[in-house]
Amino acid sequence: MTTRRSGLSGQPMAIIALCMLGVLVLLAVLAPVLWGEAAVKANPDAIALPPSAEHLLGTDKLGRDILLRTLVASRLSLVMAVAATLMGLCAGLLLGAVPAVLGARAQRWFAGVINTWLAFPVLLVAMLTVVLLGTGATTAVIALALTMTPSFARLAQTLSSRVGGSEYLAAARMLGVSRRRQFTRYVLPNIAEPVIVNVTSSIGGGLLALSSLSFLGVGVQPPDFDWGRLLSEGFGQVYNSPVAAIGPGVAVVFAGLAFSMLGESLAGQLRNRENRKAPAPRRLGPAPVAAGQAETHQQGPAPLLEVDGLSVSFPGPDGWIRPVQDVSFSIHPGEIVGVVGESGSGKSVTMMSVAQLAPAGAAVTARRLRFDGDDLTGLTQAEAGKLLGTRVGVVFQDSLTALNPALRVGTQLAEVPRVHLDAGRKQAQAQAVRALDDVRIPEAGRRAQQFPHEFSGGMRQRALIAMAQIGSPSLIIADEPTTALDVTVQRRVLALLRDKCAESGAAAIVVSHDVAVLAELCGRILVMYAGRVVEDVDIALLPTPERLAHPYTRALVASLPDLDTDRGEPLVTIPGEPPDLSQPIAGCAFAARCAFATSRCETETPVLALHRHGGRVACWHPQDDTAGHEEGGA
Ligand SMILES: Nc1ncnc2c1ncn2[C@@H]1O[C@H](COP(=O)(O)OP(=O)(O)OP(=O)(O)O)[C@@H](O)[C@H]1O
Repeated sequence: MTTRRSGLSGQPMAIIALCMLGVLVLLAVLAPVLWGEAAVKANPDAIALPPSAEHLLGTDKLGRDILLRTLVASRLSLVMAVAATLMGLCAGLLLGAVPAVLGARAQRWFAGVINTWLAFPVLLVAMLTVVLLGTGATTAVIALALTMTPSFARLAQTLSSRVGGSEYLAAARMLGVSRRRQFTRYVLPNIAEPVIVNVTSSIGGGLLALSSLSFLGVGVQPPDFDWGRLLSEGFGQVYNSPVAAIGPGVAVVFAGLAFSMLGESLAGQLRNRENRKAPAPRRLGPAPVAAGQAETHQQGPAPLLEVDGLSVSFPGPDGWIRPVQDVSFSIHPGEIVGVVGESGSGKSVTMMSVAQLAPAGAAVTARRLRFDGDDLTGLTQAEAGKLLGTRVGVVFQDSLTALNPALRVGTQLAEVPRVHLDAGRKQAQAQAVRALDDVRIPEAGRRAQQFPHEFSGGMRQRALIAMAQIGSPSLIIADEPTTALDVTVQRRVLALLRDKCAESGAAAIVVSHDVAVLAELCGRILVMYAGRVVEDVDIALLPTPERLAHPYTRALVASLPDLDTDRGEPLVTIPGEPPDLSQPIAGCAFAARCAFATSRCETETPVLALHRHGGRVACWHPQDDTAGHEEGGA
């Protein structure tokens, strides 16, 4: 708000518009009080007089001063325009923005309503309203509101679809924030600015439309009068006193200009904002499901998280794109597991699907998905998300988009105790400050009152860890929690995550494309390639690459520079490109880039199987002990 005001104060057009609006508001407040009586009282001695020093715009057929009537009419004209715009805005927000928190089906349904409404010509809607409700000021306001509703709805729909797909709204859903709060605290504040710009310009347009309705005789009816009504009366005496129509005409143009100029100035402030669009959903056949049967679990303590045969598909132009296929793994209480792989290998989509935060449009299937004794298979994302509640905490990759820019950091953290622990406002706020203090944010009390943009990247990331921790989850999913940070801050954030897990006994899954990051943090890593887990291996084996089994894991580790790397030599890279996931892949997806591939690799997909190094490998030719694996493995 402050930024906008200081920005506007530097724009001459905005200053002029604000002055003009100030004059209009003063007139609307004072004119009816000062001249209300004179403007309506007939004066038989001054009928239809031309302009004079006493009556600057002359008088009407009943001897009333036209200038005074024009000034007094400013209240009704402005109130009607503002009322109609606000009614249209409220209806538009209900239709366009509320569905953002209701889910994909509601969004589609409401989009249909808006499209149909937009297809009706504005004039037809206005006339229909007048026919149904009769003429009058109220009818004119309702008619105008009805014509404004679909355009507000379309604007709100476009803007809120961005917020609907944001990580901070996903995080709020995850925390169980009610839909009403999601709407009022997450959607509305983030679409407010462009909506306000539109509302401002619409009031100007509304004034013109209402004046036209009154001018045509279907708006304000005598003895009431607005500028349109006065314009119509002025036209009646245009041959005797042409000035009679000029006063109200100038008033309409003056007010319309003031609102339009203000709207234009506000729009100028927002013009550089990024404008992304959500892709349109498509209809396809059923999503692909991983074949096979659920693995019965091995002996030992029960895992906290059990994932078997997880597949995620997205609708693409030529059918389903399958970025995650038949992924199986389990995590035990207190364990920290890393997930590594090249960009696009499906790490984030896999883990977000486990957290029930798969992107909109994703079809998620699994043979088994169990968390802490609860079976999530077959539940909808909303049902499973509810079941997980605060038991899973998520640290998102981009701390700037994962935090609501319109809310203070402390308020966002306080949502969890407020929603899940029924804590009062003060108690929740105190808990939020403690959580920030816990992740070593200095002056936590003061910082809790700040907005995300006032935090440094490292502090925001720590605030996200505090947010993921505040509900005491038994599993934390961290999606590239340190990618955007420099090496020193990165180390501190990772150490913090490790300490927090050790303190609380929580397990963690940490997604990264950097094996070195994971080596510092995890006990085990899952290596992903083209949407599949190709190796599940103890981190202790990383320093001895000859004990790693999958050629891809070896290549990944070999591509890591260390202190012994010859700086004169180019860094080792993995030749070739990952496959196109929108096309079916026959055999091993890594075969085209693998030096050990045989004809079998090109036709048969290797199965992830227990391996002699204590982990699991999906490869027909594991490199640590080829013969041993080929006999007993897959
Ligand atoms: N909403 C979506 N719609 C369609 N495809 C998607 C969507 N989200 C992700 N994908 C696709 O899924 C694949 C895997 O994406 P994912 O983000 O999981 O990769 P990643 O391994 O985490 O990569 P990075 O390290 O770059 O984050 C990518 O090819 C991506 O294009």
